[in-house]
Amino acid sequence: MKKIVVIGGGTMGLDIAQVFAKKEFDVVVRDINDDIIKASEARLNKGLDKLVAKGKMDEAKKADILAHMTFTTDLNLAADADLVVEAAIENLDIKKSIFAELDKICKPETILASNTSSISITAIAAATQRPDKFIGMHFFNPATVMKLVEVIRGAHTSDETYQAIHDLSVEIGKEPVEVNEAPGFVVNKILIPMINEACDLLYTGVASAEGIDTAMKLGANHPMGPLALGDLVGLDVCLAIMDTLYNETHDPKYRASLLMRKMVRAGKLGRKTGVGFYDYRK
Ligand SMILES: NC(=O)c1ccc[n+]([C@@H]2O[C@H](COP(=O)([O-])OP(=O)(O)OC[C@H]3O[C@@H](n4cnc5c(N)ncnc54)[C@H](O)[C@@H]3O)[C@@H](O)[C@H]2O)c1
Repeated sequence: MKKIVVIGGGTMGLDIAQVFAKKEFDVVVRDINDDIIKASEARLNKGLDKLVAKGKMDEAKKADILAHMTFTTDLNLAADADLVVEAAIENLDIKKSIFAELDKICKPETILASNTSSISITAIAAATQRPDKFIGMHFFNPATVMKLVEVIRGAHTSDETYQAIHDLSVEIGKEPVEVNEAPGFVVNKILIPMINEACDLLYTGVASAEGIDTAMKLGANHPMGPLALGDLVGLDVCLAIMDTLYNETHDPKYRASLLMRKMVRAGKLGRKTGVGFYDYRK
């Protein structure tokens, strides 16, 4: 594999792109309009400058990463890609329309992967004529740091496709775990309902946000409290995952917290909007 296209230059897409560029793959980041793509490129520059200032990266490596990355709004740059990793918003219809287009644009051997947090790989793959070359490649936030990649087989994913993404994950320094398709896969089936419970504790006044997070850090030895983690993941992403868990199972234990839904409606999505359970604007 040489050329990788990442769809979406948001929280996950930009970091995933950076992981590949660091390993000298040619990476294209594609988002929907000029303002978003420019903001994404600016965030990359700022992030790399910070690493250089802290002595964690030298100027030569920064220049090398930038030289391996292209920012665009043009999906046609995916025509000769070996792999496309989609990290657009967590919505089945949007993901299906992106992949239906990619299926027409990309060469027949291109592997199509989604970084979805919870949506059925088989359902997204159905938008393409190549479900055997379709797979889940699920990175964790921040993708530049977190070691895990869940490699998710859809109903039609071939062994060759699975092996290629497994091997690629190892090549970029990650630890792949093989997962069979199920709502939320492994990590989010456990993690997001925990964040949802924390929202309910806050909503019902059992403890303050700081109290809930401190309790879980000191009482369960978690490095970060569940509400701070919700802010990091993005509450819109958490809500979309809860809704997928509920809609796929109809089990009431997956009902999204009313507070989580209210915060998403209010645009309080966490770090990416500056406000969530905590205020990041200062
Ligand atoms: N945030 C997390 O912690 C996390 C972790 C793992 C996986 N994910 C998954 O990764 C995906 C992206 O999540 P995120 O947190 O980066 O969201 P985000 O909102 O930060 O970024 C999404 C980006 O996709 C862009 N986009 C929307 N439609 C597009 C299209 N048609 N073509 C190209 N770009 C498009 C948006 O403009 C935005 O820049 C979701 O499926 C999410 O569930 C998120």
